[in-house]
Amino acid sequence: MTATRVLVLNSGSSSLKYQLLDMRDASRLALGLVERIGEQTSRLKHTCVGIGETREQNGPIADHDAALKAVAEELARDGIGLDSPDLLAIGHRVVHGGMFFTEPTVIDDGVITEIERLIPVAPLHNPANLTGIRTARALRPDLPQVAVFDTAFHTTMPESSARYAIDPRLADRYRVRRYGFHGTSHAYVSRETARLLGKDPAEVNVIVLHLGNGASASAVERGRCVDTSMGLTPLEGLVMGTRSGDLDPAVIFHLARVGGMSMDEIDTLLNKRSGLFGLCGDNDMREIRRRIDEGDQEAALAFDIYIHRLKKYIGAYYAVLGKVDAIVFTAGVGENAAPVRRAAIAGLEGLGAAVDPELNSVRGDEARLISPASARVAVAVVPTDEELEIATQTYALVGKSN
Ligand SMILES: Nc1ncnc2c1ncn2[C@@H]1O[C@H](COP(=O)(O)OP(=O)(O)O)[C@@H](O)[C@H]1O
Ligand SMILES: CC(=O)OP(=O)(O)O
Ligand SMILES: [Mg+2]
Repeated sequence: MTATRVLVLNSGSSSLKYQLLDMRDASRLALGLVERIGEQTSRLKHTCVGIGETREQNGPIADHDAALKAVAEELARDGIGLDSPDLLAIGHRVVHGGMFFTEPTVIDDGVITEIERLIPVAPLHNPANLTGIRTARALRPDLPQVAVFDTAFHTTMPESSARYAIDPRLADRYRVRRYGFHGTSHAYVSRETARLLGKDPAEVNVIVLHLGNGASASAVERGRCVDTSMGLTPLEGLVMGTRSGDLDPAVIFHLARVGGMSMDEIDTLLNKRSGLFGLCGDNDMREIRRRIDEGDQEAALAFDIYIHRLKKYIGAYYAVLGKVDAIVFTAGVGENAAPVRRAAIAGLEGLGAAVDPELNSVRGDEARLISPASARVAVAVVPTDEELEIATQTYALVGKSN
């Protein structure tokens, strides 16, 4: 019998999302999420689709190694464990692939060394991705493990958007350039948006707004990324859950020279204690909306700053693309927070985009238009599925030879 199952691991800084898929029809056999890894209040939520059962485990899960072992136990309980002969490969989300990795790649020791080398430019993500890879390899050393890189989709960016305005020799020596992240999501969502519009991806220009805990925007021209808001690291660009996004680089010199802060302290401040959290003490958009509804001014200002930045990127990408067919919202905030979508598009009627309040208030898992039929530029909600995209790319790479 030919093995056709792919297990996908999407390790975030403090979470592990996973799906087990049968690639004959891309159906999900199981899926789940381990949250708050490293805290006392970790939670594992596992669903076995076949049995139609969801189980939850609460209690401390120390690290990504323990998280993956707990997931492996849950899968084994459902009779679809990692020891199954039906398992063909394990696909891993790897956030930073640098200049070197532009395609999905079968992982060997050399690939691991390269992902390790990139830790300084993805300190919140690559270490977690590596732990997932190492644990999965230890559990099934015989299986192909495939890395799918967040940076890969953005390698089509022209030099005019990928380069910073610094000495190119210095930039090349230290590999300083704009790489961009969430590429697997931007690729999947821009393609699904074309499908929603009934067009070929090569016919449409799309602005994708991936708004999760980390957030990024991209300008996709005829299926190819031409600009994105994240840069050398996932810190640049939009206001995020805990990251500041864009700021004048001189803020860093000022905090060091005048504020007496060390580089590590500033790094932690900008990556982990800024963004929505830094502005109002909450990084979850649900909580921020609840506080705004109660009249909280601090939360309202945080929301306004978040929206203002988002609008600036939408405007910038209109100019970059020249012609825009669709603006699309995705990821946790983009898919669920109607007030964010309404506020980000408000006032863009002159640019052809508008949101229909009734369509915007519809909740659901389906890709859908939220603009009135008369709008020149479609506005859409398209749920992302990084795991499906990683499974598809993994299967395309190793399924052929099986
Ligand atoms: N119903 C909702 N309304 C508003 N925001 C939501 C809702 N559900 C989730 N979110 C937001 O989505 C974020 C998580 O998004 P997600 O794409 O899963 O992020 P990540 O992959 O970075 O963990 C949460 O922090 C929260 O702000
Ligand atoms: C690259 C990045 O920011 O990823 P995430 O949103 O999963 O933190
Ligand atoms: Mg994410």
